[in-house]
Amino acid sequence: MSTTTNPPVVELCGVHVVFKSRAGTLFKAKHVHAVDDVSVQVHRGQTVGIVGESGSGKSTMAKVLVGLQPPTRGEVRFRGDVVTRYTPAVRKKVGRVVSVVFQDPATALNARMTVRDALRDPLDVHRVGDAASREARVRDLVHLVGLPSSALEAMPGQLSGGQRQRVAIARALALEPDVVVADEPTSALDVSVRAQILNLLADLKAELDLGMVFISHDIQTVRHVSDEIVVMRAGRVVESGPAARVLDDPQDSYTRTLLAAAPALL
Ligand SMILES: Nc1ncnc2c1ncn2[C@@H]1O[C@H](COP(=O)(O)OP(=O)(O)OP(=O)(O)O)[C@@H](O)[C@H]1O
Repeated sequence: MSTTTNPPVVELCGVHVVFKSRAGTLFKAKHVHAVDDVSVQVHRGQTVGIVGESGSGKSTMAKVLVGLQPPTRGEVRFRGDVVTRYTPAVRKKVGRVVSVVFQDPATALNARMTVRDALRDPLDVHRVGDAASREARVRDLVHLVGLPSSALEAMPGQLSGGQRQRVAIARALALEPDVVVADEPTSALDVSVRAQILNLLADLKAELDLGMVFISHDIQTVRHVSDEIVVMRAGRVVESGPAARVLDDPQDSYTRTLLAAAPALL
């Protein structure tokens, strides 16, 4: 098992992301400071929970963590190397190290691809092994996420939301990343399957010694899976630290408000 003495797989150092405001609203500021001076480290074998209300910058931070969004200011390091150019080649390289699971598997998966093709696609793009080893890897992946081999022939539309999210998770694991960033991975699912997907992510993290970033607007969801918690508000980190400390002894009034407002446990 890795420890936090190893260098981080991905690290944000004083990252800012500023967008031009989206057109359409009167009296709005010209710019949105979506991420405002955020520093965070993600190691193998560790889950960082990022929690905050809608618009607090969580998804923008997720995009920075997976190399999809260049920072306006600050540094992003993957395995210690600072990323200075966000070219397609760099993104492809980063994609092998850090992968992402989005909120809605219905839009994350191509509706016209079978599960087999969806899982084989990243292996083809990255030219991993030969045809036989790719097929073997695809079979391993589908079992790893608790689906039967028969699911390989299915189209996404024939699966339940929970099964589709399992496929999206399997696809995220195809290239054996060091870190998986899960952006609200249970929010689009029926309440009845949310706990199953949370447990699956926790099991995979332990089995594969993955680093995980778990993003949610719901602090009660984050508490179940996180070793460290980062609380965000309006692009800023208001509080961070070991999950037990942040939850049992919150130092910031905003964290206390989130805890007080949180719905019942899953
Ligand atoms: N591409 C963009 N262009 C302009 N503004 C953007 C863009 N992406 C995000 N924003 C703005 O940046 C802020 C942070 O958005 P972000 O989606 O990161 O927050 P979030 O915490 O993930 O919220 P949600 O849970 O609603 O997705 C918001 O004010 C949003 O409107």
